Amino acid sequence: MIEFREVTKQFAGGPPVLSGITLAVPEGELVVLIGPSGSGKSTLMRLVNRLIEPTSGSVWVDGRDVAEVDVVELRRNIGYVIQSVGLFPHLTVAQNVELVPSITGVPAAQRRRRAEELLALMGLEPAAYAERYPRQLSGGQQQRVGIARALAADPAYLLMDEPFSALDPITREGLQDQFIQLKRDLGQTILFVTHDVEEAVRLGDRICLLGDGVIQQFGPPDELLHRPANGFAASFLGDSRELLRLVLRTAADYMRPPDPAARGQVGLDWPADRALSALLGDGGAAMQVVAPSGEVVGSLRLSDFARSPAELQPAGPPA
Ligand SMILES: Nc1ncnc2c1ncn2[C@@H]1O[C@H](COP(=O)(O)OP(=O)(O)OP(=O)(O)O)[C@@H](O)[C@H]1O
Repeated sequence: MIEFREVTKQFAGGPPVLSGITLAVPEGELVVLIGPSGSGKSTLMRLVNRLIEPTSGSVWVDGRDVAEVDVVELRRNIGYVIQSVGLFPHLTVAQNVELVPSITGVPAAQRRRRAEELLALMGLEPAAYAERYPRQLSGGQQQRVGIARALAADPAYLLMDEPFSALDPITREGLQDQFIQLKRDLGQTILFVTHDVEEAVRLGDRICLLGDGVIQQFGPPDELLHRPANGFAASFLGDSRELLRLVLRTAADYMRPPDPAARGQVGLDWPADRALSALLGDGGAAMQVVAPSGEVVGSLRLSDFARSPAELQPAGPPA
């Protein structure tokens, strides 16, 4: 668990950036920090691995006040991924991923095996990529290597500061999907900064909205979308709320019985926003909804997405 207790941060000469922040990131969950530019998201994150120190209050990781923990030991246990991955250009992909384990004395064969596992997990076939240099990779591939590198030390905690924001929308969405899967498999406790509400809703078990130095709202994505706590939350999420609700639902939530006239197919378990985009791409005609077994189980038309959220069951909070 990562815990902020009454944390205040003021940089010399400036007004407080954060005022009395109390927040817990539960074990194994991904909490997203969102908020306007300058609201202190990165500042709050950097307090965890002591890139900066709080003016008052304390930060606790794994039941220990980080101020009492040796910085090197602390950072070994906390992976850190930032927007510009900062791979070492003169090291190969595998050497980049193995860097920390090689410093901490993990035997060569063992760390190579782990690096290859992680590259494969991130969708980079080791045989094709391990010996390449960063300049021989696309931006999205470099970002994957950056994530593999952060995971190579098997940290229990991950801090991710806008890790996907430099990528084009398609690469970003692919990486988000892969990351959701990875998170299920590895079970790290993750604090994630983004300025993109859609990304927050897609990835977050809970979302913490920062503004004016305080927490404006903290809760599961569905709660932020359905019940903004105040005017700040309502206006920050703005007009996109209706559309964002789709991200939390699947084609199954909107489908009607099978329609023999339907062309094209969408998956039963597709996020509803993706099903809608497939439908629009197909000219808006009715499409079949297909279960993983291949059986046609329903159909979808554009008008199905216009159903009021009140007619749908709210998506549940995280278990
Ligand atoms: N080292 C520093 N010295 C002085 N001021 C700082 C420092 N780091 C951050 N700030 C100020 O603190 C405020 C919050 O910055 P921070 O980077 O945490 O915001 P953010 O919410 O992550 O913003 P963005 O979405 O634009 O990245 C800003 O006004 C910034 O100028």
